Amino acid sequence: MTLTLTYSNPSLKGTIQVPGDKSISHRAIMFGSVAKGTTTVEGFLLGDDCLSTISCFRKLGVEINLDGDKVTIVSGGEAQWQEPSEVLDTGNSGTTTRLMLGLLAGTGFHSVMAGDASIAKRPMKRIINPLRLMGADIRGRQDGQFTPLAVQGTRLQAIDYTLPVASAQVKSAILLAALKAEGTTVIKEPVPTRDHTEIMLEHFGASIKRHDGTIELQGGQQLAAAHVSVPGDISSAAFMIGAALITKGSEVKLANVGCNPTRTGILDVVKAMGADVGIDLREETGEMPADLVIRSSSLTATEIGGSLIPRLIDEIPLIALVATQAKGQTVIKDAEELRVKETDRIAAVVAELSKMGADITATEDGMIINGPTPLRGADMMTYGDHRLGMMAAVAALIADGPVTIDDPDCISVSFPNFVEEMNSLI
Ligand SMILES: O=C(O)C1=C[C@@H](OP(=O)(O)O)[C@@H](O)[C@H](O)C1
Ligand SMILES: C=C(OP(=O)(O)O)C(=O)O
Repeated sequence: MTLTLTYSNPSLKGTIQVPGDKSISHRAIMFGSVAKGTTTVEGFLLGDDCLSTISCFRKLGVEINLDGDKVTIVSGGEAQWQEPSEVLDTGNSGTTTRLMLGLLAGTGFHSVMAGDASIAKRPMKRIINPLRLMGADIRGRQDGQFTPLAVQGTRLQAIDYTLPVASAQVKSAILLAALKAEGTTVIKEPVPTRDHTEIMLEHFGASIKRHDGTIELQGGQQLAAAHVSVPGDISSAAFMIGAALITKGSEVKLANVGCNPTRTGILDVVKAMGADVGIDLREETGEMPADLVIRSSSLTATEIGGSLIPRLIDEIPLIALVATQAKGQTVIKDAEELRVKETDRIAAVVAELSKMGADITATEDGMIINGPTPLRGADMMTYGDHRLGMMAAVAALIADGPVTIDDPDCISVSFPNFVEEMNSLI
């Protein structure tokens, strides 16, 4: 079913509690399933991707109970997981598919993983290559490049590995496999990526060494069940930040948003563009939850590239939209990873914002946007990508004419009720 949004110059005012962080919610289920005992989670994201992770671990025999955004995981530990008799369905979730590979590689059983049509196109060799160096037995289409993937669990050896792509999913899959491997795994990360796995390893009692872009983890460590408090997702907050910035007379408070510095590229970028952003940290360590206050601002263009990219990779569709309202030329480069997300986000963002009248051009590794440009109503496609769906909904706030979104349901992958929450601020 399509959704048509029509607004006339709205101002956004009020407070939003954005849903739990998707990356941390996935990891809480995974770590709680590996650890022996009862893990409790609060603030869990009830988005489709994280529900896929729960369903996969239930198929391994882990008891997982949901009560609103609270989750209880009762596990006998990884050694008690059972061989799944069904395919593990990872839905639309790259994080579930890739991190679970690292966990399944070191079990004593066989398993098969598959997801939706988008997952079937996403590259898996980046995970399988290092896992094979550890001794993993994983097969898939095109020598393991694509799902469905069959994993025959086996004994693993530690590796010393330099990440060829700046990817937290690759790093995390290796770290999860390293827990079961013989020896000490060393990962070198040329560009820092989100470090939720490292933080959670320590939180569940593992000892991990981190220095100058190198991570060391000794195999054979047992995790202890823990309590995880999931902060709001800054990648979801980004759409509310963008909405407040580009509408006139807005002031929006976003409560308890995770501001781990490996994720706050969006704040750095909008501040560089002249945004009025207040950041009030609740905690100064770990995932660093903070309250944010965003006010409408007049924006100027900026350049985005290099080590900033992994710190805002999922926010680029929103940043492109915001840049259409900024004075001057915004250049986004070094973001070729966008081509292998839920869809080719460079092609999709450029095609969809162009329909609305934006001055935006695709480059091989990013895009160039000239602004400010008034946007007009259009029929927008999501390509089944939640971030494209939210970009279209935020664009509708300032469009001259109705915006129709072809598949609004895909937004529930990361932000169920996004449109309702945004409308509640008007
Ligand atoms: O580790 C994670 O939770 C994620 C890492 C990023 O992917 P890559 O590791 O492919 O960059 C990000 O785009 C994804 O939404 C979540
Ligand atoms: C790329 C994303 O997620 P995943 O890789 O888990 O599908 C995303 O949420 O934007």
